[in-house]
Amino acid sequence: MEQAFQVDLRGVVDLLSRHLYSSPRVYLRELLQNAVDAITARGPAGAPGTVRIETGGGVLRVHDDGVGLTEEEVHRLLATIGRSSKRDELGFARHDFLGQFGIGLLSGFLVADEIEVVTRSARPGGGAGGDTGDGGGEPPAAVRWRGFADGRYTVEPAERDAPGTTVTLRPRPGSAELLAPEIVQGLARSYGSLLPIGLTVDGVPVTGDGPPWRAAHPDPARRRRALDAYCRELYGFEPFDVIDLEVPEAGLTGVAFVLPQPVAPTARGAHRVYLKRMLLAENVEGLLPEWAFFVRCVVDAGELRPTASREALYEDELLETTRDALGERLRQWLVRLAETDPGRLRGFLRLHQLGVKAMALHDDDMLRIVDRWLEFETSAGPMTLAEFRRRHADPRYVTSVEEFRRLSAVSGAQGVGLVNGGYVHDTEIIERLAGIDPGARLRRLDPSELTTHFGVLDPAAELALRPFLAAAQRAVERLGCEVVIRDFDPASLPALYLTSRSARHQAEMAEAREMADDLWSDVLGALNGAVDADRPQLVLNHRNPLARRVTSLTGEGLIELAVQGLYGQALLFGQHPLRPADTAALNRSFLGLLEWAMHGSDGHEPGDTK
Ligand SMILES: Nc1ncnc2c1ncn2[C@@H]1O[C@H](COP(=O)(O)OP(=O)(O)OP(=O)(O)O)[C@@H](O)[C@H]1O
Repeated sequence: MEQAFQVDLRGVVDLLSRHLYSSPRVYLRELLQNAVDAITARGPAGAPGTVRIETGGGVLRVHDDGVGLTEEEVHRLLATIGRSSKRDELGFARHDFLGQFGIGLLSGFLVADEIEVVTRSARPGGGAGGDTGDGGGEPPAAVRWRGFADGRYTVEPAERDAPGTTVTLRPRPGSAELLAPEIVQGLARSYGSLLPIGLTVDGVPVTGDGPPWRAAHPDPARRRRALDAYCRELYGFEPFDVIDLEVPEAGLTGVAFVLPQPVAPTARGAHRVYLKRMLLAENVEGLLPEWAFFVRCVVDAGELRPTASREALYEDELLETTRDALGERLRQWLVRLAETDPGRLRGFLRLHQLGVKAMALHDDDMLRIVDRWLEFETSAGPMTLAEFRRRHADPRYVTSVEEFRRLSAVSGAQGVGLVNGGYVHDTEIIERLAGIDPGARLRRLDPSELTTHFGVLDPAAELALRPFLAAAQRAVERLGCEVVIRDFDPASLPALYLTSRSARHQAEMAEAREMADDLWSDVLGALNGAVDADRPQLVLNHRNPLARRVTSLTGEGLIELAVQGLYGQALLFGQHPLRPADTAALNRSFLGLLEWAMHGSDGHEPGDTK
């Protein structure tokens, strides 16, 4: 035996209010939307197309001069949950309508226990599908439908002359304020101010000239001023620029306002979206590609679909193509700006460079813009990469800010141009450059190669320093580094600690081996053998007075203390991590020198020739 489902309306309403809609305020949106759809269904030949909302007397009434319903339709459409006249025979949402799910009217139960609909069909023959239009015969009689939150409904004859519908809500105790005049005014304005119909609340017009970006203006400057004012009113900022948006497949038009202040790239871009001129929501996500965080948009789309809650866009293929098209539009705007107004482009980049860099990771045009216009930190000061390549024959980059700080002065002084690739995206951008232009290749700096640019001492000086060098080497032997003496700028730097990349790798391996268990320790040990055994270097600068003074010491003990002091200083200056052995050496050096100063033979070292 076949049975029909029974529906407990209270359960459904509870579901809607708790899980579908974010707020009971949506009741007004749903009523407004039904009224607009009814006007659309009646067509332009019908009445003027007006919706009047009335508050007062403790009730809310929404009057429309739309298509209305016959008694049969009332039973079929109003009293059947999930049934909608706005779908075609195959169940697809009909293009012209805002509604489609057949549940919107139920949202009235979020604020009222009873919904009353008095309606008279505009179609003489009746039938929502029977497109007989107005005129030609008497319209069917008016009916009153009353639906109750407990699931009952009644239908009876009613008095009404003109075709159309009036929906009445009597707030349930506790919901009265949601139906108060000022709230209703605000909601109607927010949802409906761009609608292409005449909408009034208590006689006050809500709709005006439609979307501001489509309004006619005598010239572009005045249009821009009007849109700036619109942006201030909506978002409270003066836009850096206004970009017109259009995606015909999605029936989309609108504007993107470029933010005048930087925003975190992680901030979710939220946009004001209208569907068929009715507000979907003020903070719709997913309309633009993620990188486009530097704009706030207002758009109206005829073809994009809402989710059932009607507070977000339904993620489908059309939304995806729309997102791509909007991204492309923003990209073109930037490329054009670069071509026509470099000064403004620079201003834009100063604000939103993180977003632009993120774009450059995937987009060659953006990469070229970054190369040409965005300043990077370099050993010759802030400069674009293109400019930097012009000035330096074989420029290098490093991948961390610390490394840059450590090496830029030394490297720059040797004529080896260095770019800081340590900030977000910078290394990837630098490495991607060669992909679009082989001439734009930058090599990664291996710090150990810097010594090849340092000046060597003349053979006589070198020979004279041999005993010192041997003692100095003994002083840092246990710390695992090699001492060399070179002549380099900046002269203010007494000593430089340089680790080649392989030396750094080796140090990390050694540390890992100490921490690892036996098996791993063996594996790591075997790997380690495969790596070049070049050690970090402590390069003493012969141009520096302190270093020079130290190289002139002769006593083994004093040399040890002084060289370990220079070693510690070089580590600290280069912001290298200090191992316990390094800290110990530094302390020992201080203490030893102190001892020497207090108790050493009259402040002179035996054999000190100076
Ligand atoms: N003001 C109105 N004038 C004429 N018909 C209406 C009116 N309000 C509702 N209806 C009819 O009742 C049906 C159900 O309305 P309801 O709001 O529940 O769903 P819907 O608008 O079809 O879809 P959605 O759930 O997406 O809003 C509509 O399809 C429409 O045929």
